[in-house]
Amino acid sequence: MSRMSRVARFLHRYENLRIARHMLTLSFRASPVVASVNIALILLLAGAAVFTSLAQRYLVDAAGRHAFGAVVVATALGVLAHAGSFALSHVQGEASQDLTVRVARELDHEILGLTARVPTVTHLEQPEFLDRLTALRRGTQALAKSVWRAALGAASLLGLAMSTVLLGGIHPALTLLVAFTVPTVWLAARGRAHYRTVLDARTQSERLERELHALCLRPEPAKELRIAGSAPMLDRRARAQWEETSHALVRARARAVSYEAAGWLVFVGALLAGLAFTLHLLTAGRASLGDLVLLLSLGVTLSSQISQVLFNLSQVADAGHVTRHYLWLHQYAETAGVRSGEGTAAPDRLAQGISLRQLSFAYPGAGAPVLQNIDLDLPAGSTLGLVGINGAGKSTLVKLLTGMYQPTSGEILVDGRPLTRLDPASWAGRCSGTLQDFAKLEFLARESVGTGDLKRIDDRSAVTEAVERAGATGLVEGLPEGLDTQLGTVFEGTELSHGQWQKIALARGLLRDRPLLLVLDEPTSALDPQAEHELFEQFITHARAAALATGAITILVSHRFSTVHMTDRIAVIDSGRLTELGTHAELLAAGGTYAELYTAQAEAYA
Ligand SMILES: Nc1ncnc2c1ncn2[C@@H]1O[C@H](COP(=O)(O)OP(=O)(O)OP(=O)(O)O)[C@@H](O)[C@H]1O
Repeated sequence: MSRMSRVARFLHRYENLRIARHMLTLSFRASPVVASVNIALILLLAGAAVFTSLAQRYLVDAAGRHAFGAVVVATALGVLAHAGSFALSHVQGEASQDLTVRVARELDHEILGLTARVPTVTHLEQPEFLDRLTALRRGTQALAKSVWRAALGAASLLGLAMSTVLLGGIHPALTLLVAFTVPTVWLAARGRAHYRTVLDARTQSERLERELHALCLRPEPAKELRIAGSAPMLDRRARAQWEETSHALVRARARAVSYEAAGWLVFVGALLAGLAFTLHLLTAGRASLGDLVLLLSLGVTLSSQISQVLFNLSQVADAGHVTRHYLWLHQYAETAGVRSGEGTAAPDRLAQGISLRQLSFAYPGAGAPVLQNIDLDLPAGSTLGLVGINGAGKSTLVKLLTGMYQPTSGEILVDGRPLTRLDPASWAGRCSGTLQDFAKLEFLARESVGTGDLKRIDDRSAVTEAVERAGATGLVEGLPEGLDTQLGTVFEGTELSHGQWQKIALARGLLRDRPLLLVLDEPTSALDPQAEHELFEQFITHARAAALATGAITILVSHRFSTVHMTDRIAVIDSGRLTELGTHAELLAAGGTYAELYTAQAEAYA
């Protein structure tokens, strides 16, 4: 093994210890009483099994000596130890489970927090990130219980050590029996490691299967699939994925079991040899009948202790495997650019504006750039219309400006300062508006709007104002309980039409009071023409008010040219390049793409 990989393994082991300490801290934070009781029970259980074996030996020896009183005492102690360990292990199991559930919930929060801390959304579209996240969330229980499994494993090892001392008491050679537990443990660990590798390799397939089933179950895609009659095909695909995964896992499990069985064969062989040896000692008068019973009892105890060690170690190793993903996520969140709470705060108001310098962008994993060498100045307080055919790159540009992605090359300057140096949370907190693929948040209507600016979620008058700006007053008044109506059918609420949902999303996007950047990406795509026209006038009024208050810039993406011409300037994006820029009149006069598209649309409407 190279020096480097030895160092890496050492560090990883050290990290495992750090995580074990973290799990212990979380357990004590969850419940100091249950955690302390759990530790005490584990220590008690460690000695109980060996105590039972000892009581059996005294019982047989006392019977041999016809000492009735000793027989009664040994029997009572044996029964007490056995019953005690049975009851205590039950209580210990419950305590451990209770802590596991609580710590796993804490871990889930931690994982979501780490995921949200990454400033862009790039990771949410990366298969490697999603695979690791799936494996991690699948393994939070294993991680949560790892520290208790390690303690139980250590207790079983302590029990093994005590058994060794007792075996040595019969004859020193019998202590060798314990050495035969090593191949058993080693072979079982190898089998389990193989199983884990196969499980990890199937993570993407597991995600695909889940997604295919979700498509058939979520109301929106399900309707489309039903009309197209394609649900059975998706189900077949999901089933094929599942079968492939389950075959791979069954094969891996079979291999793991055969390894473990081979290990047990070695141990059983050694135990039989030990029994033959003790019989020989008995016939030679060098061992008592009690010794033979003790060996038989220790044989059973040893095999149960090995099972315990194997089970606990395999659980710890499973958790160790999950730890790799946990550390990877930590590392990812640490190194993914400036994090929330760091960097310079966004300015209170824009003085100069936003500038794009030689901005290019390619989605991670996609070869061709979506945006290329864009130079554009957006003066403070201005409005810009963004037009172009489908797939030209308009929404991508909006996402770059709001900080959801970082440019591949070139930069975005906010009042001359690179956007990458601003605190992402602070910048996000000053961007508002609505995206093309808006979310349908099935909360109370006021909450669904209020999530647009969490600090004002309980401010009814601010929410009502935003609803008015989005032209949704009539909609909200028509709801059974107005702003307090539960939206969506999933939680027994009122379902809205697609256009009504878009109005709620718009209200959410218009709630923030002092934005620096207002983006409206196809904000009225689902609305009727009359609502659309009224809304655009509202938008322009809102944009002017924001421009006065903070020098805010408004960007409006739309395929409807009749609305875009209300903006100060219009930019045409064609195959990721900025090809035209000017006022509506200038672009019409220039007779380029804009003029062509505008005329074609106007003629179509006429
Ligand atoms: N998350 C993504 N990952 C990879 N490629 C993407 C992603 N989103 C968009 N693209 C690609 O980027 C290109 C530009 O997409 P974008 O959504 O910016 O276009 P658009 O001009 O807004 O189109 P439309 O008018 O249809 O909304 C498209 O070719 C699309 O395939």
